[in-house]
Amino acid sequence: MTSPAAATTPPPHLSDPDILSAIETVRADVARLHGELVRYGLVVWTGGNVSGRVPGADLFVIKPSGVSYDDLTPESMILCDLDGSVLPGTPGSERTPSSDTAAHAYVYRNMPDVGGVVHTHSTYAVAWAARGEEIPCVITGMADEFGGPIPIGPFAIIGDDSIGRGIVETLSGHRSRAVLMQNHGPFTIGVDAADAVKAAVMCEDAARTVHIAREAGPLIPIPQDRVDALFSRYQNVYGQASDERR
Ligand SMILES: O=C(CO)[C@@H](O)[C@@H](O)COP(=O)(O)O
Repeated sequence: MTSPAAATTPPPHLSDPDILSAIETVRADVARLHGELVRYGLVVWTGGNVSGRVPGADLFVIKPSGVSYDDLTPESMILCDLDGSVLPGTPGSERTPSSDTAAHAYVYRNMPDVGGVVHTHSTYAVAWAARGEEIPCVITGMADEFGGPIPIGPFAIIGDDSIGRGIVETLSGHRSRAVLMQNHGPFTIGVDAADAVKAAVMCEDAARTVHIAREAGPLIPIPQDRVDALFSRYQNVYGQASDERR
């Protein structure tokens, strides 16, 4: 029989007003960012997901599995710990979290600087993944955003840590914020959920452009020192000093 005190005492972080405020902010951001996947044509039906780490807590927010993007609200997002377990009694916890929750959780546990994770089935990126072929860095936009090629990750079946392990093993120490999991599709990471969504948008743009270029003729590689210079400028000069990525 649970004592009344134990039944009503929330986990320590859920009694901290700063953490509660951070949770609400991440819920709103993650709910809104799923609309960006639709806006940029990265998903069909419900075939993609966004999550965001809660700053200052071992928690993250992710969408419910198989729910239309039209129906996603901050309250319908699901709050999980870094093992991927849903926090009971929190808004949205009555639903099942995304199929990829274990993968997102594995990334958050093993890549502490990552604040957001995105998975899509965007067409051109999945086509490269179906061939198990990395996207070569032959356009300056890729050098800017990814600092080189977009790598291929191992074939992994959904449902355990294998996808998350493949993402971490491929992206740890790699400039790219996107990985094409073989035969499946792109997973991207970022300093926050918005940054991971941007990486997913730019990954699909690169996949499409390089695919079309290669159909028309041989690709011209960019010299590595030029890739390095472009990446450094884009990461440290482009945009505004207040940008989150700086
Ligand atoms: O790729 C898969 C399933 O194989 C999932 O990522 C995709 O369908 C999205 O699933 P969720 O709606 O996030 O559970």
